[in-house]
Amino acid sequence: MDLIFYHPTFDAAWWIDALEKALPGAKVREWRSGDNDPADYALVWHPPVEMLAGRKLRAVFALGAGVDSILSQLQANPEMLDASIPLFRLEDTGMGLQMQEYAVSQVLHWFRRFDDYQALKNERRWQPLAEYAREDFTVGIMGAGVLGAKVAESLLAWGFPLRCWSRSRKDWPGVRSFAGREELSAFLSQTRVLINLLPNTPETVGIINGSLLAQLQDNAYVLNLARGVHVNEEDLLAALNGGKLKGAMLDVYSREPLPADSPLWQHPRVAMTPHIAAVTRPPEAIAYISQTIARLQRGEAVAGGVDRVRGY
Ligand SMILES: NC(=O)C1=CN([C@@H]2O[C@H](COP(=O)(O)OP(=O)(O)OC[C@H]3O[C@@H](n4cnc5c(N)ncnc54)[C@H](O)[C@@H]3O)[C@@H](O)[C@H]2O)C=CC1
Ligand SMILES: O=C(O)C(=O)CO
Repeated sequence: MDLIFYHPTFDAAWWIDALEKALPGAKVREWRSGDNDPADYALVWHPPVEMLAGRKLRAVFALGAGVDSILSQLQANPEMLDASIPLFRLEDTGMGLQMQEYAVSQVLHWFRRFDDYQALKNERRWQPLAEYAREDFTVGIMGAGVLGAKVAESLLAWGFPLRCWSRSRKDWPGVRSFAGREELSAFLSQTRVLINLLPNTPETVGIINGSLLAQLQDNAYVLNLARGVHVNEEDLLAALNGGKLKGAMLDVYSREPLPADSPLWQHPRVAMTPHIAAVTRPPEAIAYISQTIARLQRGEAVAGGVDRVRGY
């Protein structure tokens, strides 16, 4: 069994060694331009079209959770991957815990008014502020998938009122579920902290715009953990400057790296990280990929592949 590996930044030698240990008998090689030798499986992140085009693979594994970049490449180059070849992505594999850490720490930061205390500190002012009440701090999670579920679970443990919005209704204890465009306004109307964990699809691009932000509770907060293209950054800044939004924390941006002249850098109520909310954890990713390959090799059905038409 032959595997080809391509990642623009990962240490290929380390991955090849770990994969060969996890899949005894497998031969893993780093794919380089011009390599047209046969392979059974491909493990990729931002792969060149040439790597996959025309190959008879048993499956492709994306080395991350989001498959938007590979699907957009596929749309432009349909010959890149035959529709019969299953595409898998990383489902949690350690990213859920990272998203929990990020979301819990930021929601608590806003809830305990550490942003306000930081601003007071900058002015050398000693001033206790009124506490916020949990019942006024409903957290709304857009995108109730693998990562949204983990984030909901962790915030529930901290006692925040929780709601989620997704395509289909969820039956999660303690979480009010809203489904479909027709329930989006109702979802937003009681949301004080909006957490985005949607996939990037044609239906979700630009979804966090002025009209959506206007429907949130006053003094709302936005935490974008998914993709930059979900947020209209001009509208976000307008909502911050107009007083509708009290703060935003962004991990992802419409252009990455964020250009030096973006007004987001300087905004006092925007906190930022450089797309690190949840990174691929190699041991967990390799365990998932090797177990899935072993099942495919045994001819077992494997659920959870990417639906290319749906886009995630
Ligand atoms: N910032 C970072 O470091 C990372 C960001 N991500 C992003 O997080 C996203 C979510 O990951 P998972 O939870 O694993 O995805 P998932 O596929 O398990 O969940 C997606 C959820 O979004 C909902 N959804 C999709 N389209 C919708 C629509 N049009 N309207 C309403 N709901 C819709 C689905 O119903 C589902 O509940 C990834 O696609 C990726 O872009 C993932 C990992 C790291
Ligand atoms: O896995 C993903 O989709 C990521 O964004 C990793 O940073």
